[in-house]
Amino acid sequence: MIRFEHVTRHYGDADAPALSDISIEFNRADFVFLIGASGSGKSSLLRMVLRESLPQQGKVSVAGQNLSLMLERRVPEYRRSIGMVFQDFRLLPDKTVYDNVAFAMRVIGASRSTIRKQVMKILSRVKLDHLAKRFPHEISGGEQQRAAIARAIVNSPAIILADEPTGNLDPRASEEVMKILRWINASGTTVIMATHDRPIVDRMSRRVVQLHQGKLVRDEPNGLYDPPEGSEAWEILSAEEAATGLRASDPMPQRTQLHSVVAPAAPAPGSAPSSDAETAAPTPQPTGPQAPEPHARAAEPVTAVNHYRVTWPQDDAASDSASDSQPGAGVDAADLPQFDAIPAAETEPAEHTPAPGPAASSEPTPATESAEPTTDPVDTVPAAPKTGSAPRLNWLSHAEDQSPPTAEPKAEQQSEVPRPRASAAEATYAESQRTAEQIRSSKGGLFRRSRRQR
Ligand SMILES: Nc1ncnc2c1ncn2[C@@H]1O[C@H](COP(=O)(O)OP(=O)(O)OP(=O)(O)O)[C@@H](O)[C@H]1O
Repeated sequence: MIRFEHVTRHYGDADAPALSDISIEFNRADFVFLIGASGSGKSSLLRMVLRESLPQQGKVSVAGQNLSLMLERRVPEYRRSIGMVFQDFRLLPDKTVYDNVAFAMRVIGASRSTIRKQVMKILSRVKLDHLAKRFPHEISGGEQQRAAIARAIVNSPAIILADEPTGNLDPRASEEVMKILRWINASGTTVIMATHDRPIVDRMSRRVVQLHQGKLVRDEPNGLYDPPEGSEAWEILSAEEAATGLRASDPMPQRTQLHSVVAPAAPAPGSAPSSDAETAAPTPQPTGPQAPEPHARAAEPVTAVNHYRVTWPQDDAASDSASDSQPGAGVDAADLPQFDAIPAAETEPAEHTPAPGPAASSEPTPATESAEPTTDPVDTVPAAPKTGSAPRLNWLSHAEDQSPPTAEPKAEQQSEVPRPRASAAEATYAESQRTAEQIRSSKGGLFRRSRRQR
């Protein structure tokens, strides 16, 4: 679904590239931890998926669409299929929790009743419904991050990019956040999370991608934060942590299975058992009833590779179905967010006036085609059409970039039922639903089908 092919990116006149010859793939329903020292390129990689930054060499494609060739007017629609979560939450301070989440739906023109229903449903899922009328400064950091995640997921994105979402949280709040991200992932959403949080990575036992000075040095399914001892990636991490004064190596929790990162055909992410049980204790515990069976980490050395590329099945549909078995593992189905998006039948003629939630707010007007996305000047890439010196993308002030949409197959089918006199906002919403679904299905190109459908 997301493919990096020999991607290199320099910023300005820096000698060292932020990303250097990165080749990697992420599939539907992957849960990926991006780790590496500060400055290793984690955020740069996320920004490329978001198409906030473009490669100077190589190619980044999502659902078959080369992001460098994506038309600028398609970018907002594309970005609405991605939910962003940041370390510093980035909630709108003058809006209530409800309005922060509702905002993401208003900008795509959802109807008032749909917004109310969906926002309260999502707030309830993240256990914030009782705080819907509070402002960000009236709730805790953990609650703010849950509100930020609610905003990111309210339109059911195909991809969640989380940049150190637990960086400002205590372990308990972090655990709550991770629980929500697991729920989202269990619904089929790809989650890529940059983090320095060793206990969380170790507890989750998901795919771990390690960067070092812009290079990919490890890609390990069901990995721990620490690479296998003795591997080149382990040497790198140890040296980095020694240099920064952080611990070089803590006692590692044991686990049952080791996947070599240099295997020519790594298993699809869904094919490996996950020890990420929702039943795990609320705080990280390397041992205990939930811990995997003691098993020494395999002694085989793992080679650090820059050109390494995971050999996932070429057919995304096949890998999708393979990975479908994993996401729900250990998750109580009753607790899963029901990302049924907004049934088309419920979609009312879009509001062009602000929709008051529990607390009134001033609202932006729905996104329009004229509100082009912006690209950081530093990221202007010659090959990209129409990139320029526009101001830096601001997720909070730029309505066009604010929200990711999505659709479950059911919603997509419904949206194909002809309905008379669909408003522009409805059409925008339906289009963005299709985009998310196309990213999920990942075959036939990102916008090909939507063009035919129009
Ligand atoms: N806009 C920019 N302009 C110039 N250099 C940049 C820019 N953004 C990132 N860099 C540089 O690119 C390299 C990779 O930065 P990046 O933010 O991707 O690292 P990171 O792994 O996310 O770090 P951290 O863990 O501290 O967030 C660093 O050397 C950084 O200084």
